[in-house]
Amino acid sequence: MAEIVLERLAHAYAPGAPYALKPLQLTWRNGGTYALLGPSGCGKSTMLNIISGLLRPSEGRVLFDGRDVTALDTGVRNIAQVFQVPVIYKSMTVGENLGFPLVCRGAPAAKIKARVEAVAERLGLAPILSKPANALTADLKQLVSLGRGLVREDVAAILLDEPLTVIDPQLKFDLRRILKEINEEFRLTMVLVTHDQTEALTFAEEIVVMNHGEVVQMGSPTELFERPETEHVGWFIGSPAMNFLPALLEKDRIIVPGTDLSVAAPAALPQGNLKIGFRPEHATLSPMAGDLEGKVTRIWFEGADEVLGIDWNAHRVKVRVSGTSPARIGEAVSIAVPTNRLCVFLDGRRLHLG
Ligand SMILES: Nc1ncnc2c1ncn2[C@@H]1O[C@H](COP(=O)(O)OP(=O)(O)OP(=O)(O)O)[C@@H](O)[C@H]1O
Repeated sequence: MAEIVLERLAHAYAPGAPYALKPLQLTWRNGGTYALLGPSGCGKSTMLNIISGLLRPSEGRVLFDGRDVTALDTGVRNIAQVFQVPVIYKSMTVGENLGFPLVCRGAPAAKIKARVEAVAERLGLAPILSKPANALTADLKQLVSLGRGLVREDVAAILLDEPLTVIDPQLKFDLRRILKEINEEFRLTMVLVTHDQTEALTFAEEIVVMNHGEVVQMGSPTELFERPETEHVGWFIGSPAMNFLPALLEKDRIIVPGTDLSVAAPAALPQGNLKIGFRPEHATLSPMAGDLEGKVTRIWFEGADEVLGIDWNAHRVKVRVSGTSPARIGEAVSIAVPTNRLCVFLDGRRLHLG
């Protein structure tokens, strides 16, 4: 396993073309689980392919345990990559598919057999080792693809490029659990590419949130939830998304006009588009006059919680209530948000207030 450093890395697909991956600096710890999360086209696969060696970056270096591998081919980087569409060798059995990377490296037959059996046992493939791989369902084929990545003990990292897309929901849940257990057992460095926040939050210790070719924040699920660095992260992480309301500077406070939501302004605040944001989980219905008054226009469920959609001044404010709230559609309600739960954003970036 390896620590992976992306040093002053950037990529444009042609000279003079815009960056598909804007300049970045990242370190991935040996044995850590990471997710690359972002909307379609934000540069996730570009970054993954640069790590695996399928793509040479136009700028910067890739280091594995301090060794510069930027110019090395995939084969010598010892990377296992699992793609969205399962890759299997159609004419081989499940067992032969699993053992193939070891056969290619000339491993002794007894070692191949032992390793294939161990990995098959781990993934629940043991009963079908002698079946033709081509006859399997898409789910099982993807398990075989994953197993081929695990069979080598010397891999530097396992890169998973949306591997769960073809998997049905129940198996997806099982597979995420299996991946976690494998990481705990073997301490493999694992990077999962996904555009699904639930997948990222349940799999990874640290999530790299990307947008428009840029790494906008890297952090634990809690950090991303509690301290989003940009409006994009506040909006992309959490369900429902963070609330954002237009704000302005009045004397020494940043306020949302027409409400009691306000935060002390820092000295010398630059000009720009100000917003106050808060999580639906951090707002409560207030029996007294609260910070903001509006009308309930929608109610829906997120798991066991109820979410109230409250219309205020042409904005929809969401409040997440544990269990069932007494509020009804059409009712006027008042909500309160603790000041320490308010985040201020200036031109899309969070201000770090004292
Ligand atoms: N081979 C290529 N040649 C030119 N541009 C490319 C190439 N591959 C990707 N791009 C562009 O680079 C940008 C990033 O693409 P990339 O595939 O890395 O995004 P992604 O986040 O993985 O998207 P998705 O989730 O849809 O796979 C996009 O604008 C895409 O059109």
